[in-house]
Amino acid sequence: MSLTELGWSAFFDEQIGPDETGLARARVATVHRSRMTAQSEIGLVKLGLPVQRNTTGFAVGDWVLIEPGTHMLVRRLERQTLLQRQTEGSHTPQLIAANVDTLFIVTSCNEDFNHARLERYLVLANEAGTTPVIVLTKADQIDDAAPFLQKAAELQRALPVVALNAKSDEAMTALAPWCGAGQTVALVGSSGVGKSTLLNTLAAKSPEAAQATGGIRKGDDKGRHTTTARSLHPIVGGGWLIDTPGMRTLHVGEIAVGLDILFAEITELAPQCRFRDCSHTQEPGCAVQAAVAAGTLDAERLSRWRKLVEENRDNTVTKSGPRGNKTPEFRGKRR
Ligand SMILES: Nc1nc2c(ncn2[C@@H]2O[C@H](COP(=O)(O)OP(=O)(O)OP(=O)(O)O)[C@@H](O)[C@H]2O)c(=O)[nH]1
Ligand SMILES: [Zn+2]
Repeated sequence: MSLTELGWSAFFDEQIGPDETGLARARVATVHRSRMTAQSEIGLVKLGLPVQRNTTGFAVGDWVLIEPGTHMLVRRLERQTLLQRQTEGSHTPQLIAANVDTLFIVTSCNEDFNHARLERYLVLANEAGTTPVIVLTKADQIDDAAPFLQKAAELQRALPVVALNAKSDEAMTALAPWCGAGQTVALVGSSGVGKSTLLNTLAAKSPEAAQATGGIRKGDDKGRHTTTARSLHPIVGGGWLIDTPGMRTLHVGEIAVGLDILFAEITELAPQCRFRDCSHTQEPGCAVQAAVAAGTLDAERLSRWRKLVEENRDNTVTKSGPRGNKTPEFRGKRR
């Protein structure tokens, strides 16, 4: 397998020092507490870790330099993108996957579809620099997927949206634009939406190698959380797929650009508000409230925006020094 097929690009090439040209390059495929495997030109290898070194700080999808003979880890290369999430009560974010080009945000054409949850996944993708795609599974179980496609497309500008049957080979064709050689995609979504099913279809797993898929319990549409480990799987016809099990709650924190990209239609109105620091609640001359009144902006979308912005503020440690050092802008100064 060539490095290009594995996702290697000029971005990584530029990081190789003159004394490092003799080292081999490999892409992390699995990460456990004290061991890692990686895909390389000679196939899957077990990485050697220097003594007293654990795997903290490594993510599936990372590129590493290794000793050619022993596969001993030398160093990790800078990432092009990094999917990470805030976990409650911890200041160190959990690494989900690195160097992911596209995030497939999976939901179903049923009551799993939830604006607020999908918006959280979009913030995650936007912040990482990964292109989000909404994948609506179980399209075969309804007469018309159009209303779901419509709702999904409204979540963010220029957002690609695909409806499919995850069990059928058509899923492969529908997702082909993001699954070319050397492309990396990751899968997220709540339990039971069909992530494992999609993985089995895209990676054409034989029944023995297939990831267990949990039948939906009758009565509700919750799956059974059948998936456990995270890893890099080859997609038929090219590309790599990373499944990300166990991501039930997504807290928003330390977000710089992800919210503004998601809520561009709100962010863009803000400069037209009378007050520079308008909270878009009840200030006079608020362009955002005016848009709600005019029917061009959904009030519920605005309230979800507010909730995420506040959550992000609460979960963000100001890095530019103690709060008191910053002169807060006087409310209503500009007029
Ligand atoms: N008809 C139909 N069934 C689907 C589709 N996608 C998934 N299913 C079924 O839905 C159930 C749940 O799918 P899984 O692939 O296990 O879901 P998951 O997202 O991996 O769930 P966890 O492993 O719990 O995170 C299984 O019985 C699948 O066969 C689809 O597009 N159409
Ligand atoms: Zn305003």
